[in-house]
Amino acid sequence: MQEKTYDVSAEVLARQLKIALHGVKTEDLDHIWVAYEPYWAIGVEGIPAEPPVVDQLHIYLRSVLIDLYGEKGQTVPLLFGGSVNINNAVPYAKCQDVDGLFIGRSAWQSDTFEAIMIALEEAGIPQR
Ligand SMILES: O=C[C@H](O)COP(=O)(O)O
Repeated sequence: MQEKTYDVSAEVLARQLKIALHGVKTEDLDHIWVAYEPYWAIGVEGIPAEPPVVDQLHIYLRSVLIDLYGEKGQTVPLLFGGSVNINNAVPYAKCQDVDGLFIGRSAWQSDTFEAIMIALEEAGIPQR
């Protein structure tokens, strides 16, 4: 929780992303997807992130990818996860640089997962 409290998530993210992609060449990027899940948002004790925070952090993640790989960094799918549910899935999915959702508990039951899929479809968010 300290990272969220002290607003250093962006710096931590950049460091983690650069370490995770160390050695990954531009020509390998077609095989890479990046999932971002703030640890404080994951699981039963997790606190769902506010969509504007997700929006800003994903824009930042995209900028790090572009710093690392130039325009090719635009093509890496960025997924968001951590307490995704029927109330926040659409706002998260509408964020500029959120290309998909990483769904945990809400995918454990078919009815809650289906409700999210329907909400995304009704919001006009393309599914693939
Ligand atoms: O695998 C899923 C993620 O770790 C998020 O899980 P959650 O949606 O239950 O918080």
